[in-house]
Amino acid sequence: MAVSTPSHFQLAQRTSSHPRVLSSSFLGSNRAFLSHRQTLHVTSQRQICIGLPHLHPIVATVSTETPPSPTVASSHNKVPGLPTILIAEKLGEGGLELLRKVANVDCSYNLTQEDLCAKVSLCDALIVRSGTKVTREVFEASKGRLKVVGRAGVGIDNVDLHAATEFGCLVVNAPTANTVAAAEHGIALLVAMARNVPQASASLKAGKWQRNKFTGVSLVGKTLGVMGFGKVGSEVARRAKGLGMHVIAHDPYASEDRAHAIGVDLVSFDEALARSDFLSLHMPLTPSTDKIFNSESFAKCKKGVRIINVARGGVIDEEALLHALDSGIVAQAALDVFTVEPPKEGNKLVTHEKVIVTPHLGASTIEAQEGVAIEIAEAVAGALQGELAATAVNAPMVPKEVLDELTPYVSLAEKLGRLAIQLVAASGVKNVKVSYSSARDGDDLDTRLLRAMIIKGLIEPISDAYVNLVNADFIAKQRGLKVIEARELCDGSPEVPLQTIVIKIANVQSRFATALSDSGEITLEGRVKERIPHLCKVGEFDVDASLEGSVILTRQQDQPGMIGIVGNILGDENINVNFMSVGRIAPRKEALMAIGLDDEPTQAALKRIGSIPELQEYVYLKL
Ligand SMILES: NC(=O)c1ccc[n+]([C@@H]2O[C@H](COP(=O)([O-])OP(=O)(O)OC[C@H]3O[C@@H](n4cnc5c(N)ncnc54)[C@H](O)[C@@H]3O)[C@@H](O)[C@H]2O)c1
Ligand SMILES: O=C(O)[C@H](O)COP(=O)(O)O
Repeated sequence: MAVSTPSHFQLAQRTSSHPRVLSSSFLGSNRAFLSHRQTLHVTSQRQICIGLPHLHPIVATVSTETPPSPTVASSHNKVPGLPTILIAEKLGEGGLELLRKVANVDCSYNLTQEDLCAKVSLCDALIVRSGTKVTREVFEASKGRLKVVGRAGVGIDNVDLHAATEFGCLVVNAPTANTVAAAEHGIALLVAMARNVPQASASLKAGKWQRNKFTGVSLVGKTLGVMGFGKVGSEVARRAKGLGMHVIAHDPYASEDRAHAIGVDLVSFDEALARSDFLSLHMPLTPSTDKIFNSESFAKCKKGVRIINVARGGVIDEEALLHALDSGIVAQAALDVFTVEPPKEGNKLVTHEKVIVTPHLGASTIEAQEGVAIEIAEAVAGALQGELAATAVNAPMVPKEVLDELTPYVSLAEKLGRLAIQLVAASGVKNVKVSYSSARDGDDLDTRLLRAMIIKGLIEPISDAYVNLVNADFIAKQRGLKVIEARELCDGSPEVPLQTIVIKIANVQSRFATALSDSGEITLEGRVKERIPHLCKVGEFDVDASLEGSVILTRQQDQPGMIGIVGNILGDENINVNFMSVGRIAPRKEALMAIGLDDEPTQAALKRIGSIPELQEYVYLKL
């Protein structure tokens, strides 16, 4: 989708005087190009693609016009030729100062959705926190002018990412600057809840002296379960250890080494619930964590557990929490985040006597807000000038010719990564082996984009991180994930960049045993056929299934009628099937069936499929 771009895209190699012409192999020879703060001077009109290949790449025409010299832009007198940035939520002064040097800055807070849509059509960039919903309507109202949305924080669930990419808008966030603030707020809520501080303070301020009413509980020697051992969770763990607490954590994807380094044991979800006196929630809101704390999980908790949530409201089923509080399963709760923010008037959790609440303050310290403001201002200013931001969440930058050729393989790489990580049943993923078979020799095939997309597929379904070409290796390293690549020269036409991609994950349990190869590794192989990604091997079974929707894999004895039985169940539930493929060792022997779905299967459908007597196992994998 070609879009108009700001009057210039200045790309100047700051470390060398002579400009460098982008070449088709620049991906391979320009690792530095993709690092943050690096730029490259383009000496000719070239098309650079900014966009996820499988999501309407944004084509920016690079011009060689000399960009206007930056001058100070004040909010009341617009400087012609400079981009306009709308700041829709309070941003730290340090960030505002930086932006005013390169753009016209319009700070307009508490806008209605209607006012936002009216203003955004006059803006080149928009900066928000979590309180502004940047919906598809906002992008439609921008009519293609909006080039960058900056999220001054971590969570980006308030921005419609797909709409952003469709409308050619880059989205960047500030993933680290408020981590410590959030951890400190988690600890603050932990202690305030344990000692009934808010209630006691309100009572005394009301003129009462009720020393017996607010007896609390100690923290020392108690067990804290950290649910989600990422940036914030691990910082909370560190601080809780300092309070003399015994800390365990649940995070199927975190590395044991990283946890042990701070004296934390990684345990299963159920074990964390059973053993914890306090539970502190720090996992992102993803399809697999949505309402993960529900009546079933509260029933597994140690009676009288106390819960802190500074992650996302959606990870808790709020009705179930209310019942758990009233029944005494949960003794107290401390909530900074809610499913709907702000919570509706009379929200029963907000008014509950056993619950203390704050209005999403986890990141609200002077220092954190200065940090995210500067981080996001740099990313937005850089992006408006054509630089790559390491915190871009929806777009790497690659030359058009490279992208055109690799597009279907990039989509295959990400989908194989997404399928593989969903097959992991427990324990941290440390090493992932990737092999590319190609008829081209090494120099003629740049696999960096493929590697980044595999990492994207492995990490995004299980975290808040947004992986792109720039930050993929950084994020993988940060999470203790090692991706080892190998190339196999094979027969075939060098016209075709790749024959197959194989992903192997060793030393993990699989949710689908059939995906384990004879070597005991989760093994998936894919190829591209007529520019469509296909799954062609699962474990030791050959299949041929186009990866155009989500997938159900089943294992059964090869026999007539199986396809029909599963197909009928899906049909009964009005779930559209886009392919079915059966791989088998031999007729009437072991068989694996791969079923592609256009629609997400209902729990009822999955339960009915799981109850088919002939089925030995099955798994649903969301793409
Ligand atoms: N209240 C606030 O103001 C505030 C401030 C900062 C962050 N946050 C939120 O806190 C959350 C964590 O932030 P972060 O920066 O630590 O993110 P992160 O990506 O660094 O860490 C998230 C961790 O959760 C783990 N995880 C994913 N699925 C899981 C599951 N099913 N069970 C257990 N663990 C799982 C991931 O492996 C990862 O290690 C995010 O939702 C973020 O938006 C809130
Ligand atoms: O995801 C985040 O960064 C936090 O929830 C903070 O959100 P805020 O910027 O609205 O405080």
